[in-house]
Amino acid sequence: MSLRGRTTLLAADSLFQPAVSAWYAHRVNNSGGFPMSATPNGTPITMGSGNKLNVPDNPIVPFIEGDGTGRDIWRASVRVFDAAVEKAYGGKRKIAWLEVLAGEKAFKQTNNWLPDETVEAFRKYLVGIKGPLTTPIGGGIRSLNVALRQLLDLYVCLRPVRWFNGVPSPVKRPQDVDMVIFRENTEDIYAGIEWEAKSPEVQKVLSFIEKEFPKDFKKIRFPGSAGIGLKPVSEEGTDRLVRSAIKYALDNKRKSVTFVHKGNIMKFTEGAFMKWGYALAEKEFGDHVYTWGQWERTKEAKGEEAANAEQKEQLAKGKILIKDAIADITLQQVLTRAKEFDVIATLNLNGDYLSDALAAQVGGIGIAPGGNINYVSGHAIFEATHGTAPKYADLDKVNPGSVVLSGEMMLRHMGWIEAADLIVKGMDGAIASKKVTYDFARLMEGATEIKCSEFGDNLIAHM
Ligand SMILES: NC(=O)C1=CN([C@@H]2O[C@H](COP(=O)(O)OP(=O)(O)OC[C@H]3O[C@@H](n4cnc5c(N)ncnc54)[C@H](OP(=O)(O)O)[C@@H]3O)[C@@H](O)[C@H]2O)C=CC1
Ligand SMILES: O=C(O)CCC(=O)C(=O)O
Ligand SMILES: [Mg+2]
Repeated sequence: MSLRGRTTLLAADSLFQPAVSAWYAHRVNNSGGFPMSATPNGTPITMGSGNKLNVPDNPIVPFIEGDGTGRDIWRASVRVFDAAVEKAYGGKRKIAWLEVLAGEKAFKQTNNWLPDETVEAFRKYLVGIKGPLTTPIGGGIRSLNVALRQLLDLYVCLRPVRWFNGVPSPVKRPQDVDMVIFRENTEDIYAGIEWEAKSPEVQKVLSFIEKEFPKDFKKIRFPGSAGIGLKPVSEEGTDRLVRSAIKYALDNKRKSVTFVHKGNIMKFTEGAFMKWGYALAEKEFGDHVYTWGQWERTKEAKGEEAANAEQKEQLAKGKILIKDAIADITLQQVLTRAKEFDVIATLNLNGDYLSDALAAQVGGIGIAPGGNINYVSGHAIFEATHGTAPKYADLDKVNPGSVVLSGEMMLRHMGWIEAADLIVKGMDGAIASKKVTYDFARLMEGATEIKCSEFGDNLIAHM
């Protein structure tokens, strides 16, 4: 497989600060390594008609073990996945795992943080799973996690947040938390377009703003020492995210979709996200939804009482309520009025903050799964919400629950519902047994702390 070409350039451009990108390009163009294990016996998953996956009985599924705690977690999780599939299908179905490299392991073996082979494997085999990867702060490589999402155009970051009976929680009614976050995954300030303070690049950008937009330039308080970042938010990007969220709400008989935004301050990015979201909901799902936009129009024409009556009547018909909330108050209300939130559609950074905050309510980041999905191309990479938690690396200590449940989402996405259900059953049983990892044990009365690997065993025993 060639290491040159479009993907390489994209990866190099998006991952690295200018200072190291030349070095990176040199490395890539001169590397002859094969940062992938031999392809196992299996068959690729393909995209069928109507955006439905064709999943063979022995699909090749690429995985990245991950940095830090990723190693321990992957070892425990893969045994859970194999046991669930074996138990559900009695040997008729089996995943052919293909290890692909990224992060520290890739760099050690190939001098390349994200080899093209890895991206190509996810491209070819469509559905994969990954552990967390480290991103340095304030310099160095750009996020490999974000790069994978961008390179494969995985525009939805899907993060369901639900409570498992018995999991310790800091809130009084964790059972009220049943939310599904649709986080836009390819735009916003996460696009990684920013220039370092005092660099030649930032000076070019500042000169341009000064010349073309002198009024706006005056709003930059300290131009001499300001770093500058761009926040692209488009109508197309909003539409495909909102479409996925509403479709999910309809398919799963949810009650509402809330657009979470900071549109009062960032009017043409976050505010536009809200406006485009309402427009798409009414245009594409008009018969199935009732929007706060409609409520506003009825209120203007006929008064508030009439608008309330209309909303009540439309929701009684089973329509989904499409509403919005400003991001800061949302962070309070998901705690104080959890029942009012169901499916949430939001931009990249808001979704990042919200998913960690919500995870806390249902037992923490150790049990918060996710998937990065392109519903049109079929590409998907499932991954935990948490990071590499480096202080616990190789201690066989942390909760593998987030990756295990990300695998559960992956199996469900593949249509292997029986295996996915067994994982949920195993998780329920393992928690009820009160033999849990440190994060649960420290908050659970009468619990016994067990290792990451032992929690995997416990889960299998309860399937
Ligand atoms: N998608 C990805 O690959 C992501 C990568 N990252 C990267 O990970 C690195 C570390 O990030 P950091 O901000 O420390 O966040 P982490 O999520 O890695 O860890 C923060 C804290 O969360 C708790 N935690 C994390 N994982 C688990 C687990 N499996 N079981 C139980 N508790 C857990 C621990 O809490 P306690 O101390 O209370 O025990 C830990 O100290 C950074 O480089 C960051 O960029 C971050 C997020 C996502
Ligand atoms: O890529 C990273 O290092 C962090 C990403 C992150 O926090 C997330 O996607 O939730
Ligand atoms: Mg995050």
